[in-house]
Amino acid sequence: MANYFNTLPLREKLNQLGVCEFMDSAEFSDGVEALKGKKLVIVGCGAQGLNQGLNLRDSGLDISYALRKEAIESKRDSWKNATENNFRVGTYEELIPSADLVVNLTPDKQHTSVVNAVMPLMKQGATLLYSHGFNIVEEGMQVRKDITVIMVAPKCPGSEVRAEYARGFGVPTLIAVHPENDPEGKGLEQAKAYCVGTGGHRAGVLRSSFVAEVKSDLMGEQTILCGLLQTGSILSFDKMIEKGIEPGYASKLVQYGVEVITEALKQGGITAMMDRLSNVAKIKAFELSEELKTIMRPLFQKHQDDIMSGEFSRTMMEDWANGDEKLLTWRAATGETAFEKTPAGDVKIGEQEYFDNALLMVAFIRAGVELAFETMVEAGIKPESAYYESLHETPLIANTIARKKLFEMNRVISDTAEYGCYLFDHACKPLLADFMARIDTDVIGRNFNEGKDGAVDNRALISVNEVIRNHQVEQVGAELRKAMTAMKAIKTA
Ligand SMILES: NC(=O)C1=CN([C@@H]2O[C@H](COP(=O)(O)OP(=O)(O)OC[C@H]3O[C@@H](n4cnc5c(N)ncnc54)[C@H](OP(=O)(O)O)[C@@H]3O)[C@@H](O)[C@H]2O)C=CC1
Ligand SMILES: CC[C@](O)(C(C)=O)C(=O)O
Ligand SMILES: [Mg+2]
Ligand SMILES: [Mg+2]
Repeated sequence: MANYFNTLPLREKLNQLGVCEFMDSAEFSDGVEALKGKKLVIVGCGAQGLNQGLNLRDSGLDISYALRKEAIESKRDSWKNATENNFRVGTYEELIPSADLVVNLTPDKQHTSVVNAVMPLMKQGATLLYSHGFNIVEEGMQVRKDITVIMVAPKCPGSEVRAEYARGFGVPTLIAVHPENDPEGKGLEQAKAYCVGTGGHRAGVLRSSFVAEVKSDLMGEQTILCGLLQTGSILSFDKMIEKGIEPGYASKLVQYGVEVITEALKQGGITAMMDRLSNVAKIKAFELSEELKTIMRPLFQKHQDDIMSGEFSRTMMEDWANGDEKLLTWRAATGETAFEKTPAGDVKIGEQEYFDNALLMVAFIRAGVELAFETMVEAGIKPESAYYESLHETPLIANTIARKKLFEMNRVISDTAEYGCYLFDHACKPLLADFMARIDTDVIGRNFNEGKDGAVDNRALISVNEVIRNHQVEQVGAELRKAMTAMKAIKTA
């Protein structure tokens, strides 16, 4: 199998990368009709599998789980997830032949073997669904020509797919039909219905392509969503400890700070997040984030270049072949960091204090969101897709950190995202060494406003506000958020 994207002529590469159409809510007026009464069989019951299945069942669809024989026999977590939630569970042989829609929600590195195992069992004219296009785009999986291949990719961790649905909202979702596999022309209607079943249509749906989803998803997860949240959290915590801030306070400020700060981002973009700061603090956070953008831009560009060329997937697949050696080493190291091992203290931190005492984290988040967005758009990814993949998803990942720190984030995200996150983190920390050497507790750990009279130069403030508000991520975000009328505020720590 060859990298599908790399086999395409340039014209077709650009064509597929540019597929991005915001779908009007009227396009979902048929609800789940196209899948009503059909048998949906989900392969795998992990982060996405369980949570998508719960939403789909609550939306009135017929869901069961096909698991590996050994998972059933040894009652593994996947079996427990499914049976404790009263789903029907069976082997591939028992469930796949009668499935109208087979949903592949196993880890990306297993996709080739899973698809090769289920494909011969699938009935003529059935549909195969993915939530990430890696197998099709980066590995060039060839699917039987009578099978329809679609993608419904929630831009969010599985846990939040469920949590947002339970709040009466949903998560932005990319849907696509693989151009090589739509023999009956039914792919789009089925993808739309599935998306309604997961609640995605309430938050915003882009009609995308497998290619556009993969090249944007990998970039978001490696940089702002996971990589930079990991790097920024660890560096912020370590700096506070180095400077004598009480460890329990430092731990809590970072663990819950990412959630509180990014909640403002989700509701009103970078503007709302920066507006939570006093004028004097906003100017300082702006200066820090500009400096961070200059330092980190080449790294963001390298990640995007390697994703586009296939170099990233080639090297990650080498690690798969090597028993996940790098992934497992990095995973173990994250479990041992001082941040991970220091419990959040029993101290009260007021909502505003998370902003005033953590300017550095605000700066990391502005820099990371804008850089990820800018780099994706420069590479040909459409702004709407880049917005979902940078700004909107950051708070949803932050929710996982608030639950149980970075270990939880890395547990909940896909193995593919986890690998990219560590790759970024290991390259980014050395780049930021000089910058961090100049950082003190006025911007992380203590209230930046303390001892200042709040005076600012009006012209400086006006120009900072203009730069923030006129960024393309703000303009696109303001439009996309108009469709998010059902968005609910999250009660933060
Ligand atoms: N994690 C996330 O939040 C997101 C994931 N995605 C995509 O969703 C898909 C699923 O990812 P995710 O939910 O993280 O996966 P998980 O790692 O959570 O899923 C593991 C599930 O797959 C099963 N599984 C593992 N290995 C195999 C195998 N060789 N054969 C059959 N089943 C296997 C496991 O069952 P058992 O080992 O017990 O047999 C378990 O049920 C991926 O394509 C990912 O990119 C998209 C958006 C976000
Ligand atoms: C951010 C990582 C992700 O792409 C996701 C949760 O959307 C993943 O692969 O887990
Ligand atoms: Mg994603
Ligand atoms: Mg991903």
